[in-house]
Amino acid sequence: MQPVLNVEDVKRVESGLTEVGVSISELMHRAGTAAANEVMRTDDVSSVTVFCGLGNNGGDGWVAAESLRKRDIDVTVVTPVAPDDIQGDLARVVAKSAQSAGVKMLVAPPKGRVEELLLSTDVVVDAMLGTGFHGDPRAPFDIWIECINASGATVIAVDVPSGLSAQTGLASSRCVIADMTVTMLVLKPGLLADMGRDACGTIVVAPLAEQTERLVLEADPVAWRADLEDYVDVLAPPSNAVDKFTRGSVLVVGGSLRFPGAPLLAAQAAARSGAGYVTLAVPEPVAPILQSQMPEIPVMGLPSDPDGTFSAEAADIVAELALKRTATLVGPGMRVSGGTVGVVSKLISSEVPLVIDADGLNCLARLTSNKLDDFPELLRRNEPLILTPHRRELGRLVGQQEVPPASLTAAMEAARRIVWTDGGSEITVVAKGSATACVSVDAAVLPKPGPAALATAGSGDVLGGVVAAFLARSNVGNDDLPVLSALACEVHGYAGSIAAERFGSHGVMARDIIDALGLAEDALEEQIAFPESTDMD
Ligand SMILES: NC(=O)C1=CN([C@@H]2O[C@H](COP(=O)(O)OP(=O)(O)OC[C@H]3O[C@@H](n4cnc5c(N)ncnc54)[C@H](OP(=O)(O)O)[C@@H]3O)[C@@H](O)[C@H]2O)[C@@H](O)CC1
Ligand SMILES: [K+]
Repeated sequence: MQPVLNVEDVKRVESGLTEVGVSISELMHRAGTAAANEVMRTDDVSSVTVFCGLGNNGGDGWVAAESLRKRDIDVTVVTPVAPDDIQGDLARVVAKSAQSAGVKMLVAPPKGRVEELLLSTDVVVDAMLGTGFHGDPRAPFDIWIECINASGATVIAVDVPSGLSAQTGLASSRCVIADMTVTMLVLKPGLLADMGRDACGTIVVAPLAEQTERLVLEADPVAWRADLEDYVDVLAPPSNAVDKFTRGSVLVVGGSLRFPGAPLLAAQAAARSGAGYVTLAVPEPVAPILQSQMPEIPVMGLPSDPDGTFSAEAADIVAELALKRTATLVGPGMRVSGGTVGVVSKLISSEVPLVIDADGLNCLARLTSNKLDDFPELLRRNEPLILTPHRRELGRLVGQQEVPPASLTAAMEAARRIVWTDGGSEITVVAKGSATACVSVDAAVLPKPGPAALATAGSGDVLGGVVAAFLARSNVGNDDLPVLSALACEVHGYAGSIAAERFGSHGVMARDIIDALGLAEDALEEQIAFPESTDMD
């Protein structure tokens, strides 16, 4: 797994390195050289334009320019001020060194001159704004960003694309869209989520020093990005000695007359994700509608209120059914009512492996007056509990219903409040978003994010079914629940990619993701087993 550090903790690594004798100046030289090395790996590069800012990110750019000049690349630096006028000592020194080495430069050029230069540029190096960026890019950087994005050049960003917050992943209206980001020392959360996903392109981490790895671990990573090999331990062992029950049995509880389809999608997804036996429990009037759709899956009609949601009598029956299954998913399409809150409350107090999604989470929010983190007794259990909220649902659970978490780090923080309520390792929160984090008391695991095609109605119900099936099939310990959940997310994401290839990136419906789940799991398992022979990017 690759560690991810908050930006403020990157500074701790930086000062740790200076304590072991690697100065900031040395780091800047290594950073600029690392960026230049990536430029040299680009096909057919002969002319490079380096856009430099006035802080240390700009310093990295000047070093890169000098390094490229020494390798006979036609390189020009675009800078707001001449080297002598740069305020920061470090950046001024390296800028003057590059100038002495014969690097060409344009000082505060008009927009037309920048556009003209870019016409003959193969690669742009973006070294305007790094981790010291705040607010919206001011002139001239706002104009340069516009020119860079409009050019056809390959763009390599130094540390972070200018205009993107490396911490939050939120971008201002002007933000460099890079083909590659060479980030220094360690991954930062903003590179992996929200706008970061579009702005960074391929991310290359430049460790810069051999002590970096140790110092990063000591700085307490906020999350870990999963690699394929991390999933080996949670894969169900291959065996032919199975029957439909040993392959795991899933109970899906949900649905209402208003939303009959959601539990259907979840149940189908569970069946396509290898659960040997899937049962659906829905309010009575919904049962005949669903049974006619799905001969493979038994549908049970449970006591219903006149509005077509579970009534109070349903709770005990659901709990009894759940005791006989290896995992239960509650929530899809269920609505929030006295009856459905009762169902969730009963299930959460039963010792059954449980996944709560969608309206199941909203019931939990209702049950706890939006303060799940104030109810340790509710979350005190032995059997696994996986919550799969998107950011609005997560906000409702922790009193942030008005302003839900707006970034990956904010979502992880909210999820941590929930898992630390009881402090047991049996609870995992799968905080869904453009990047998803699977958070337990031990770790936050970031699966590889799926394609935009996943953002379609019913996709969350499908993920709920996949997670429930994986939980039902697995025999991993509670400590491995975040990795198991992350694998479920990757299978879901990969299925989304297969579906996008089949139906077009704008044409994917939830049912298409379901149909691709089995193939996605096979393909991922193959890649996990033979990582060298396959390329996941
Ligand atoms: N960590 C490490 O170990 C290593 C870090 N290294 C590098 O250092 C970088 C961080 O350097 P840094 O702290 O000097 O900040 P940086 O990103 O250059 O920005 C500061 C400048 O930008 C300006 N500025 C800010 N906002 C602005 C806006 N909206 N619009 C316009 N201007 C704006 C700000 O001006 P101010 O607002 O303060 O007036 C100031 O002039 C890091 O990303 C990495 O590349 C490597 O060298 C070696 C290893
Ligand atoms: K940059």
